[in-house]
Amino acid sequence: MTANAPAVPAAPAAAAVSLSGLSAEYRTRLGVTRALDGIDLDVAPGELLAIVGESGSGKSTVSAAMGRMLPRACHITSGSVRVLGKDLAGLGPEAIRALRRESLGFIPQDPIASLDPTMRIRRQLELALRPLGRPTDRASLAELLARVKILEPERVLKLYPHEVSGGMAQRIAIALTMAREPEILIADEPTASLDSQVRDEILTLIVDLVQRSGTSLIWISHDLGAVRRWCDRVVVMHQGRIVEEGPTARVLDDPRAEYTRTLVAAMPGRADLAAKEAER
Ligand SMILES: Nc1ncnc2c1ncn2[C@@H]1O[C@H](COP(=O)(O)OP(=O)(O)OP(=O)(O)O)[C@@H](O)[C@H]1O
Ligand code: NI
Repeated sequence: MTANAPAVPAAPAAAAVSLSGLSAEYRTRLGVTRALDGIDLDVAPGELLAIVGESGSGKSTVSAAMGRMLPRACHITSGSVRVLGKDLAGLGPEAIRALRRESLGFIPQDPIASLDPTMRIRRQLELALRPLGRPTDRASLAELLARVKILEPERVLKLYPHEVSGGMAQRIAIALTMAREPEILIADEPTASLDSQVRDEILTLIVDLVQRSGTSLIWISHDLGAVRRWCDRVVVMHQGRIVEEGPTARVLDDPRAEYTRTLVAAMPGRADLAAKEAER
């Protein structure tokens, strides 16, 4: 401590999500797979955080643990998960459901599958908004769709999920999620099922919405170019561990871990190419 440091340091802002020493494994008939191995991670309120790493490194497991949405086969073996200061291990099923409903948003990988195929979009929006005490008249629903940049909201309200494109379905799923005003949004490869042209529009939309509402975004991505463009901080995972984390530009331009170097060199949407593009 230096001489002029304050006697009582300012308390750090409470983390939106805080993982401490989190380890988890999958137990199946085929054996035991260690998926997370001592993960320490704090996500600040309003932060845009990317989690990157090769397939099987544990990214989805980490993000699912944040909402205790782990598959049945997955067991937390040690460590803790805190969401908005609450230790999930101390919450019963009803309290977990309430926390998910009130504070956490998930953006699906496959948006069309996340909608009910038997119901028109309008009906699904009504059913989602009514318990929140939100207006569900046609004009309000159209306005909700307009906010996610759907151009003909009145027309779209009348459609069934199979009649909308993947990009449109993702906009609808985002509208449904953001209508609950979550403090924390978790997006596990939200554009994996979409065409590259639509991908950019959807990511721009997500970032715009979270920035406006001060929501923390935890975004799992394989696209380092997109990560560079939008995220404050990157976490690099490898074999269930965080091998490197830091401000996006620092990690991608000056990677310290050998593994990050390999990743930056090999991944599609190479960060160095994206940087050149940004200069043009
Ligand atoms: N349902 C499951 N049953 C058994 N093992 C699983 C299951 N889901 C994941 N695993 C294993 O846990 C480890 C971490 O998987 P996880 O899905 O978290 O990785 P990921 O980084 O999200 O990969 P990807 O980029 O392919 O989505 C891997 O070894 C994986 O094989
Ligand atoms: Ni995954």
